[in-house]
Amino acid sequence: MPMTGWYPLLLKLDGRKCVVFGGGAVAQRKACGLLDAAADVHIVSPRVTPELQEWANCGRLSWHEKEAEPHDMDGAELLFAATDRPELNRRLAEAAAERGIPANIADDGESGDFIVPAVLRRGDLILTASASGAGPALPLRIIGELAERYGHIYNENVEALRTIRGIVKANVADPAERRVLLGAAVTDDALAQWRTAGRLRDKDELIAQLRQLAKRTEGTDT
Ligand SMILES: C[C@@]1(CC(=O)O)C2=NC(=C\c3[nH]c(c(CCC(=O)O)c3CC(=O)O)Cc3[nH]c(c(CC(=O)O)c3CCC(=O)O)/C=C3\N/C(=C\2)[C@@H](CCC(=O)O)[C@]3(C)CC(=O)O)/[C@H]1CCC(=O)O
Ligand SMILES: NC(=O)c1ccc[n+]([C@@H]2O[C@H](COP(=O)([O-])OP(=O)(O)OC[C@H]3O[C@@H](n4cnc5c(N)ncnc54)[C@H](O)[C@@H]3O)[C@@H](O)[C@H]2O)c1
Repeated sequence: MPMTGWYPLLLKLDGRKCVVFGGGAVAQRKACGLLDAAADVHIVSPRVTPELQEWANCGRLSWHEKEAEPHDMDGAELLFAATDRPELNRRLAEAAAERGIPANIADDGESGDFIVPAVLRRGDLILTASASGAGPALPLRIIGELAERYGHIYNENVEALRTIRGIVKANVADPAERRVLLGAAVTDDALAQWRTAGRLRDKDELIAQLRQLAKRTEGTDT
């Protein structure tokens, strides 16, 4: 039966304890995503990949060189059961449920509390794709296409948008007009125009140009 009803969200994990049981390729991938979110990552596994070993050596994460025990997850916000023993993963997820900790189960996504989508990060812009458990191949293809369409320049675009939005919010009182101006600000051409810091500093010029852009867009719509 296909999985349905997953709810997409972005979690704040910086400095929060996340426990990954297992130290293979899957545990490494989950740890990598957690480190991108600045989580406090704990790997519990008798053996780990060379990369995980390296990250432990340089203090990016903690490696507990031992077999999984339920108390390892005490104080954790999220749990990843990614050992190569399905029965152990299931028992760890049960122990997590008893503690109210959401669990991801590597060998049986459907039985877990959450699944992990394929991700593309461009600075603060986060694009994700998921097939709700049907597997990563299609989401990965789509993320590859998005990576080409939304190149590294988008790191700066999000920065520009953050600044523009701050200026518009502070200087335009009417919410309907704000929406129109911010809509005009996010075309590729407009973002390219605003990326230079000099322009963004001049609030009046920024608002005037956005009004002009919005009018032009309105003109092409009709
Ligand atoms: C996106 C990504 C995120 C990540 O893991 O961070 C992800 N899987 C990735 C890779 C990958 N996974 C698998 C292969 C081998 C090739 C293949 O089989 O296709 C590869 C490729 C590789 O390893 O290179 C096999 C596999 N995956 C799952 C099972 C068990 C099951 O089906 O329940 C099995 C069979 C295991 C077995 O045979 O024993 C389960 C899940 N995998 C998911 C996510 C979740 C929802 C996916 C969705 O949206 O539908 C879900 C449900 C749970 C979860 O893990 O959260 C990441 C790519 C990111 C990247 O590389 O950037
Ligand atoms: N969700 C996904 O994206 C995905 C992708 C591929 C495979 N899988 C599934 O995930 C499982 C793990 O895959 P992998 O490639 O990382 O496997 P792997 O064999 O490379 O790693 C398994 C890890 O589990 C550790 N382990 C074994 N017993 C343990 C214990 N008692 N306590 C703690 N750690 C223990 C091992 O030391 C090893 O580091 C596979 O069995 C497969 O079913 C999931």
